[in-house]
Amino acid sequence: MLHDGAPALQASPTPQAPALAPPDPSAALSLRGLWKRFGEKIAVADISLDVPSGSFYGVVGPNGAGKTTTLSMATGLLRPDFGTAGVHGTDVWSDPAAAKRQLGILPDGVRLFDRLTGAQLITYAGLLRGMDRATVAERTEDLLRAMDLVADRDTFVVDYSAGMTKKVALASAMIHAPRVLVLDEPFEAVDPVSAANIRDILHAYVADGGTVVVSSHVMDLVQRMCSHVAVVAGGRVLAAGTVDEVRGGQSLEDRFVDLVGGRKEGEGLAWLRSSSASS
Ligand SMILES: Nc1ncnc2c1ncn2[C@@H]1O[C@H](COP(=O)(O)OP(=O)(O)OP(=O)(O)O)[C@@H](O)[C@H]1O
Repeated sequence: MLHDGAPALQASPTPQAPALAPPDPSAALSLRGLWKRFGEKIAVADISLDVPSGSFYGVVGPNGAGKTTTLSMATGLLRPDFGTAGVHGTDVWSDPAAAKRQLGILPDGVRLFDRLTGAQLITYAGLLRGMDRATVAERTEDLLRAMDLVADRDTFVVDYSAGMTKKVALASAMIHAPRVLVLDEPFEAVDPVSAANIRDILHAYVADGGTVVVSSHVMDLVQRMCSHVAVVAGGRVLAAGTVDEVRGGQSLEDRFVDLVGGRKEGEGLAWLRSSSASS
């Protein structure tokens, strides 16, 4: 589907391109033929993916692979040049309100209302979702406890550390009990104990029928935590499936390096070594 106002792409889908399978309404997320260009840079080039309902889905790829751009288009934060995104059968771009009701999103690098305290921010997220005050108050307390933020509930978010900010943003994404959580780098800067607590929360959520999509650079974590994975590089999907299918007997990290390439064997910063030897 061509969206209104989409600029013409130089490397656009050709008339010979094979017809895309229709979106899968049974999937938690169903992406078809997503493209996004920023100026001359094609950030996402024809990404199609189905995230099965009830899966814990990792999206991995090198820096600049197009992960954030893809997840932003999948969740209604960024309009694709081409392509469609569906959440449990609801098109994100033709019915954004219905799609977003089902989504909890932890975006990467989007500013929060950080002049609120942690407790206020989570409360605000719940009220914005149209929830009643009593439920919001109850869930805010539960989330502050789960994220180990009780002692800092009345601290302004602007004064939170990077990890605390990540946790309060995650709590805000969960308060309306969405069917699908899309989390961009949820463990970045989070301490190991908090990360383990968050993993437990996410596993319990999946066990109860929710779907989690996480982007991450930490292959070991994705291999241990996720049921499915997509490897993205250069704006394309290089491999996708269950973690065992994708890694094919190797560690996910080794498979990732095989797929993506880019190891710089024997190359080094010779001037850096000579500098330390001479000092
Ligand atoms: N708003 C923007 N304007 C211009 N270029 C952009 C913009 N957003 C992303 N890009 C470019 O698109 C490409 C994909 O970026 P994206 O942030 O999606 O990658 P990523 O896989 O999430 O990377 P990382 O792992 O480093 O966070 C990069 O080359 C990036 O420079």
